[in-house]
Amino acid sequence: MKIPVMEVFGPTIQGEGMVVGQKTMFVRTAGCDYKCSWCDSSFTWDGTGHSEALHAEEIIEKLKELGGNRFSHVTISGGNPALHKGVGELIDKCHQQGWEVAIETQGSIWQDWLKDVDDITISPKPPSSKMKTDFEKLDFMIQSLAQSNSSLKVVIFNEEDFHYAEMIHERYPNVPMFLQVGNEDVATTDDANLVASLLKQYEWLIDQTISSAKMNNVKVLPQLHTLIWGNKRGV
Ligand SMILES: C[S@@+](CC[C@H](N)C(=O)[O-])C[C@H]1O[C@@H](n2cnc3c(N)ncnc32)[C@H](O)[C@@H]1O
Ligand SMILES: Nc1nc2[nH]cc(C(=O)O)c2c(=O)[nH]1
Ligand code: SF4
Ligand SMILES: [Mg+2]
Repeated sequence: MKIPVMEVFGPTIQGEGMVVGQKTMFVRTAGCDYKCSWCDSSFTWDGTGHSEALHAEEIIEKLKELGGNRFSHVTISGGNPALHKGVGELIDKCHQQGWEVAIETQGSIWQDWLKDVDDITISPKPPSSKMKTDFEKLDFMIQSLAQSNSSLKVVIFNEEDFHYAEMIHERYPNVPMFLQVGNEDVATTDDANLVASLLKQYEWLIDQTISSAKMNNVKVLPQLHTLIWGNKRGV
């Protein structure tokens, strides 16, 4: 079964969430069932990007061409990779190579192959995204992955988003919770200004967390790759 692939890149480091800092390759699939107002990867769904339908073996070959023997971890992101049944085959083939697999998804679509993933990041979207969380779907996913290595990651731009994250953490208290700084300017090439404002936002998010009695067992992180490379693609 073919998978629509937007880009394959790496080795780089995972800049976000539960395995931040992990050396990894990225496979970015095309298409999303959401349209977040601040999506930093909107080229995967807004028609401005180009995708290629590839078999799992072809993706494995691309990963080897790019990364040689300089990696042992692959992150599948998008768009929403859970749109694609064929990703299951890619996960199996990565495992056959001895590579670990991580996934980034928003929790809106279930696939049985999610249970085979080594590091699962579920990132429900706060009000600033303009998306609405389907809690029936999210409850099912969290419950189905209770025995897996899964985590929640909420991107936060403002106080309303922070309250949404508190509600998510209260609803799923046993799932490791990551709060992530939102990047308000996904187009700028002025890295110095971007980094300065992201660090300010990071400090604000830490202050919010310090003040909240509902957020005692959480981790607060920036997007590390954005601090290093700004809005550059393929890193
Ligand atoms: C591009 S999405 C792809 C995977 C999946 N669609 C999702 O949203 O989880 C990967 C991660 O980037 C985050 N993200 C997207 N735009 C962002 C922005 N402007 N600032 C911070 N994080 C952002 C998403 O919330 C998600 O956790
Ligand atoms: N370095 C790096 N880390 C990331 N973590 C999540 C990413 C994503 O776009 O899903 C991403 C990305 O695009 N680059
Ligand atoms: S769910 Fe993820 S890829 Fe889809 S629009 Fe939102 S941030 Fe972008
Ligand atoms: Mg990204």
